[in-house]
Amino acid sequence: MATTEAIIEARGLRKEFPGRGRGKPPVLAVEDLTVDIEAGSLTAFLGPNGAGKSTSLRMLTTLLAPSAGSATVCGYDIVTEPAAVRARIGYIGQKNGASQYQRVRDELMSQAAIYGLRRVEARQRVDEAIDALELGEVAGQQTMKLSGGQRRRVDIALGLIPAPGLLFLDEPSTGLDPQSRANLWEHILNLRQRYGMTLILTTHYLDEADQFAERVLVIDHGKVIADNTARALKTELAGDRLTVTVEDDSDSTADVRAGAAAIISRIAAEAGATDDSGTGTPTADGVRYVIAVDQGDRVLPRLLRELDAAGHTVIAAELDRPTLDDVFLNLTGRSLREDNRGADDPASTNGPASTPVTESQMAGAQR
Ligand SMILES: Nc1ncnc2c1ncn2[C@@H]1O[C@H](COP(=O)(O)OP(=O)(O)OP(=O)(O)O)[C@@H](O)[C@H]1O
Repeated sequence: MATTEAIIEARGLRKEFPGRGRGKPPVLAVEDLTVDIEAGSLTAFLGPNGAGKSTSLRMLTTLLAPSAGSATVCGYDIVTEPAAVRARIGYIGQKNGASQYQRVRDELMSQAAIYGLRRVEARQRVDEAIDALELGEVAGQQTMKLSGGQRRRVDIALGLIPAPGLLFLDEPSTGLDPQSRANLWEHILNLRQRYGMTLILTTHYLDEADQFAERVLVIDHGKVIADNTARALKTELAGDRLTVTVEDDSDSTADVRAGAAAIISRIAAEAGATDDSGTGTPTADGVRYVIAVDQGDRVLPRLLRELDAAGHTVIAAELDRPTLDDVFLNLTGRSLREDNRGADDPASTNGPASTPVTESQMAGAQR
């Protein structure tokens, strides 16, 4: 998806890790990341565990040197100009690097010091971050005493201290309960509105990508297998599903079936359905037909009208909108839900706390 104002331009980024253990084959974590990301957008990298999402982010943030390919971030090359990239981005990783004992405000002030901010400016940024993430009530508490959701908000506040125009969040909500996730998302969206930031995040939660991201990159086995808005992905790769049950109210069941089937088949074909829409399945009180079409909300009323006009009684009608899981299923033959089963450790409802990576940490992490 080419854009005119790309803040990220990646071409053929690839990362291969040596096998873990003797005789183990190398792991191709990212095969080919080729993508342009528009300034000011909110993009989600969606994929199962091990798909290569974190590795992609870590290359773009200069934490990992790519095995091949190239990318510019904020106009700077990730390999030859990593310091210029780091100076313009924030990164909230999955691993915890924050002090558990520091109080929230002190932690944020330390972060400001790391970035070389003068005291007055530091205080101003810290106050703003506390305000943006609604951390006022816990600003005097030690990080270790906070809930998982609060801690994650502190992580994001830490990421805001250098006032980056581009913020990377690696699985910001993993492990949080649904309410904390919703609350965290409110804050993420608020940040975007407030600062006009570009946000790139990874998630394996389908609903999050669906609801909040403007653009979803579906990643599987190190490759981007789909890239569009959630709505377009669902329309193009899954389609709506209409289920209509027609009453079997005639002695001549075959006639009724044939008449209704013909109408349904014709409307389905006109609406662009390609499956075998004319085959009905007998139920206890009628015959059920299922068709997959685009814009099911528009097709359904017409279907009902025509069936009614032809003397058929419709007992039930349902419109099922596809989910991103249907998209993933259509693309891979697997369910993302199944792939992620057990991924969230219920024992760690606090989630993996993390902290933005400082320059020295980044330098140390480069491989
Ligand atoms: N340092 C490493 N050494 C060897 N293999 C690695 C390393 N880091 C990641 N991998 C492997 O690369 C693949 C991609 O991992 P990555 O962490 O990028 O996936 P992910 O999509 O972010 O998954 P998750 O949702 O679990 O974080 C996996 O097979 C993983 O085991």
